[in-house]
Amino acid sequence: MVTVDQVLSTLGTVIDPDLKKDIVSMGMIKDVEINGNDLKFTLELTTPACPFNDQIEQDVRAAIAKIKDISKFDLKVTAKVMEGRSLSMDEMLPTVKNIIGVASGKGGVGKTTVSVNLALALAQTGAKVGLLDADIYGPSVPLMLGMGKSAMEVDNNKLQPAESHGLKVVSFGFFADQAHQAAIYRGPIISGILKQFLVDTNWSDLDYLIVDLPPGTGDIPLTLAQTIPITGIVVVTTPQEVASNIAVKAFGMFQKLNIPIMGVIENMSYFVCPNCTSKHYIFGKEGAKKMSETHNLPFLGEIPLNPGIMEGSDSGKPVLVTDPNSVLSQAFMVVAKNVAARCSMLASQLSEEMKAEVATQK
Ligand SMILES: Nc1ncnc2c1ncn2[C@@H]1O[C@H](COP(=O)(O)OP(=O)(O)OP(=O)(O)O)[C@@H](O)[C@H]1O
Repeated sequence: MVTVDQVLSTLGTVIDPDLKKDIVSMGMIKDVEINGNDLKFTLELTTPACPFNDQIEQDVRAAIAKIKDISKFDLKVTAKVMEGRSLSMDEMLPTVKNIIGVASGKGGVGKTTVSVNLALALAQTGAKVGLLDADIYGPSVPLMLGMGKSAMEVDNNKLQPAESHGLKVVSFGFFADQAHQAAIYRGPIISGILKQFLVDTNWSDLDYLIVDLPPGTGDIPLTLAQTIPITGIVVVTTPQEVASNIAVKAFGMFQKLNIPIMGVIENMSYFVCPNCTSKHYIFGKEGAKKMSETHNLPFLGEIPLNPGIMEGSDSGKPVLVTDPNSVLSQAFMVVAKNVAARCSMLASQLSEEMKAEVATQK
């Protein structure tokens, strides 16, 4: 006769490769039912976008196969995104589980292109995703998603985010004149406007809110990054930027402010020649990866330099929408899964810290 204890202690040997904890103590095993020799339970993963989801499922099946006497095994696999919440986020955005800031050392490295396609890739895994375009200097998210200026409405004194390809979108660009003026304001005023965008928007339940921050390491991106209760930042860079050490300046800035860095994405890494189909690393190979290792930061992946990405962005039809199964889209998907995995890790750390903080307040 199989027992629940036996099942749980066997499953306790399965370790989440990212979180380095066993899946039972993480609460990932739910609704265990044993009927004679028939076993049934649910495996609740920490995000639908984790790159290790298949591996965890295989490890679970392999562990269960070791228990003799089980004649029928029925496994349901679901995913519930972990909350990467700080206490301040509880007050500001109670329905948003994780906020991911996208930053860059300078403009034009493809930060917005990456933000848009990252958001779309996460949404394609089944997660609920919002996109906040906080790039006051050049709010280009509406353009990249092919949205008009009047896409947002106000209902009950709350902004209703515009919807595009399953994303909830809010952009400074929807208020073009204000955005134009905003570019001449100083940090505290912009920070006030951004806070209003965050708090006065009816985001509804979101697993991930991606925030496209202004580029650079100046006063405005810094103030904005501190205004938002961010779970973590991803830094977008290019091989040329790596060579000039600008990305390093960006990490240093966030680290000084104690804003967790989820990792580095290298954009325009290589070019795939249409004739020979091999990868050409025009500006040098794996520069951002090596730089990440030097600074002890996770490397989240590389995106090729490709005219299709540019045309998609510039014509309002991102590649993740027009050709989701293409090699280009897959490159964004790999990055999105790595971001989701890092986010689960930070969420797990934050939840420990919050528990400790609440305990000391008692
Ligand atoms: N991987 C890529 N391959 C080809 N073109 C790209 C790629 N990534 C971005 N681009 C193009 O480079 C230009 C700049 O990209 P984008 O607007 O995303 O940069 P950005 O870092 O957000 O700039 P800024 O912060 O100054 O607004 C755009 O024309 C975009 O289509």
